[in-house]
Amino acid sequence: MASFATRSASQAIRASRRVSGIAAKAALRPAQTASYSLLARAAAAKAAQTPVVHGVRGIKTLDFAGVKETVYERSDWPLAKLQDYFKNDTLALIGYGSQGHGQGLNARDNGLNVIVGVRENGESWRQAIEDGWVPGETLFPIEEAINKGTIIMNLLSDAAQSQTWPKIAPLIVPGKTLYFSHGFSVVYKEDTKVIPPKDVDVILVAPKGSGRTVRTLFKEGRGINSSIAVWQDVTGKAKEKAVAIGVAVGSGYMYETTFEKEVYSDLYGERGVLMGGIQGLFLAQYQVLRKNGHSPSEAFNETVEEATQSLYPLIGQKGMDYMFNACSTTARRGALDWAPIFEKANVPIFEKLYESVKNGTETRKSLEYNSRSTYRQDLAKELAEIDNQEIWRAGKVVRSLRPDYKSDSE
Ligand SMILES: NC(=O)C1=CN([C@@H]2O[C@H](COP(=O)(O)OP(=O)(O)OC[C@H]3O[C@@H](n4cnc5c(N)ncnc54)[C@H](OP(=O)(O)O)[C@@H]3O)[C@@H](O)[C@H]2O)C=CC1
Ligand SMILES: CC[C@](O)(C(C)=O)C(=O)O
Ligand SMILES: [Mg+2]
Ligand SMILES: [Mg+2]
Repeated sequence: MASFATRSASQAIRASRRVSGIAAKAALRPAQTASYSLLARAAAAKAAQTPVVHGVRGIKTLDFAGVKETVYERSDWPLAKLQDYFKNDTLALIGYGSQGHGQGLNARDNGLNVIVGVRENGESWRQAIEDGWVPGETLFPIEEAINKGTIIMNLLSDAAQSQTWPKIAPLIVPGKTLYFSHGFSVVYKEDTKVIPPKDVDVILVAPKGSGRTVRTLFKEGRGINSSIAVWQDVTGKAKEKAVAIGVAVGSGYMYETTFEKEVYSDLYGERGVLMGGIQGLFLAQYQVLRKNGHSPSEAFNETVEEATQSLYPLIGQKGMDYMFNACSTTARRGALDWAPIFEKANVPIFEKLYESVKNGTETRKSLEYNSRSTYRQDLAKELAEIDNQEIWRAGKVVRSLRPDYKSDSE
């Protein structure tokens, strides 16, 4: 079966041929109506922005809006090849949070030799047993799992990676590979003190999504997008290994990055549009609606429900212009006028945020906060405060009115 990128690339090539035909015809017939040539110009401009495949199967260089990047796909790693590649390896997943769960179960379902290492009798230990990991067989205390593993996948919380490093470091001996899903620990080494031994490969696969989605997409036969990076290549095979593990844990395609770029973009994105920014923007819009006398139901529908249930999925499917085109001309006119105003107002905030990530302020806050013994309860308390905001209380009622709502789904 043709892979997603191959299919979309050939569609892009077909579209670009179709468009060149339209553009050529338009050039030959200057007397055509203005609207026809406008259409042709728009189509030609769109084709110029569409990715085109160069290179051979296995490694693909795609043109992302004018910048060429190499990508790696799952379709180049059939299961038999993957299993053969790792036949002498034991993947030791250290930590069983959201990523440990998703990556571990996917690699196990892919037929690889996977074990889990977590604190004995903690919350993760309990969760791992629930997911079918067996104490003494596939579930071990952290140090024991590291000793048994060849690929040590450090999926403890970022703060815990730093706290546990003095105990873990001596166990990362030659022949093992050290793996992360974030650049955090090694990039901010002045703060975390995580300095990998010089004689092992150090690699990264960072799924661009929650560990829960890493699992659900895999089960649906789809795949999460991930980035890969190499910090240290002792064997000359580090990148290949990163790609193979990326496939093993459920990635659909992977793009290349560095540890620095991964951690900067990740900390920035989650504080920005992915989480912090969107909560702030939703809340701001909701508050002004409420101040102007709109009901909670109306304010929530106009802010969150319509966004998540109707418009954002359209952006996900076919891009922003597709979503705009699916809305009224009235909406299109207004949104086109206001988008640059929001952009201008937000750029300084994003500049400030990027700087706060780059200079380590965000890292130090995170380490300080998440190293406290009460970090779980403290986070839970703040999240309960969000849950208790009027907007999200109204949201519960709105969701309960969805025809497909099931009472146990909240
Ligand atoms: N969450 C996500 O979807 C994503 C996460 N990542 C990265 O993946 C890595 C793992 O993140 P995530 O899965 O969210 O895990 P969490 O941040 O939720 O960490 C959970 C794990 O850390 C363990 N842990 C916490 N404190 C300690 C400690 N002091 N000693 C020993 N173990 C401890 C917990 O064990 P216990 O239950 O025993 O406390 C648990 O197994 C991080 O580097 C993160 O940045 C990357 C992409 C997305
Ligand atoms: C957006 C949050 C995230 O970076 C992620 C799911 O990718 C995280 O750290 O959990
Ligand atoms: Mg993150
Ligand atoms: Mg992320």
